Amino acid sequence: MTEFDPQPAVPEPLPAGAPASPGGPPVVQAAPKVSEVPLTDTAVLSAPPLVRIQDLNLFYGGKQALFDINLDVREHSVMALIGPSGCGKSTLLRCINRMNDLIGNVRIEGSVTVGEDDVYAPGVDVISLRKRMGMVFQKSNPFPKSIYENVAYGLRIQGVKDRSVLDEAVERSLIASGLWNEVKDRLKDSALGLSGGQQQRLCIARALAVKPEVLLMDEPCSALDPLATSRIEELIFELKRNFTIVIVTHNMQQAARVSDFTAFFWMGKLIETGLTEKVFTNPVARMTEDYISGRFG
Ligand SMILES: Nc1ncnc2c1ncn2[C@@H]1O[C@H](COP(=O)(O)OP(=O)(O)OP(=O)(O)O)[C@@H](O)[C@H]1O
Repeated sequence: MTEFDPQPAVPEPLPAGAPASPGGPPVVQAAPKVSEVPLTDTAVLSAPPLVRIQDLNLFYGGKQALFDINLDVREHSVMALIGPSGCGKSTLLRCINRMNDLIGNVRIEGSVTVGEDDVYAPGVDVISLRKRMGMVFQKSNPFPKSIYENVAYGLRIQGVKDRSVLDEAVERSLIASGLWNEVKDRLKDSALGLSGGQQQRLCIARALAVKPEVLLMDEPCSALDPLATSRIEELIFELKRNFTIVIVTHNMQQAARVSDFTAFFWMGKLIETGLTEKVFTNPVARMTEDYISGRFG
């Protein structure tokens, strides 16, 4: 559990002229993007949904944690899940790759599809399913192995032995995670010797090595300093060219900087979803406005 952090990862002034909201302080305006290239281009707006969540209810034992969630994540877009602590963001993220299966006493109703495939269809091969979805956690979790072996790990457990295939995957993934130049001369060194930010990028490289379609990120920057955070944010921007990303974040500025779409949750319910710029500058629900402007959370 992490407290709501309204501060930007790298402090920066909000743009002037944030629109006044009726009867309250101005709504926080979407922060400047990490790149000058327009973040949400028309291709993303017209892309088909890759992940489709329909009428989803989730129960931990007798306690319902998610209520009638309907949410589409478009191909090659970044979807930010925001909302106060305990509203169900991580639970929803874990529904996409069935990680909630690892928690006893969880019951799920409704459907999640990735592409054409029903994630909860009877007889589905969960291991194959999870290969299609990389996951990055709040705290980086490199294995106590070399940098090379960390990245090659997923391929090795798939049975890949060909050294040239492994070498290519390690290099490709480290380039994609922005780490190659920093580690290419010490691939045999322990991953535990990397800085926190480097370890998190290594974990991203490890997730990318098996070529997932979807990258699920659960507060990937919450343990990082502002510089390491901004590198990951830049990386997210690059990665969405090839992957579809769902990110849980408590950091409103981060959601505004990296995502195309935002979904705001409150007590297990999806209150509002839409283009990030719209959700941040002109939300439909009063509750969304109150949350993103820091009035509660
Ligand atoms: N393993 C579990 N067993 C029982 N209840 C759980 C479990 N995991 C989460 N919950 C409950 O489900 C609700 C949603 O929790 P979840 O961790 O998904 O929220 P969150 O929005 O990700 O919170 P945070 O931002 O603090 O990480 C909370 O009430 C939480 O206590």
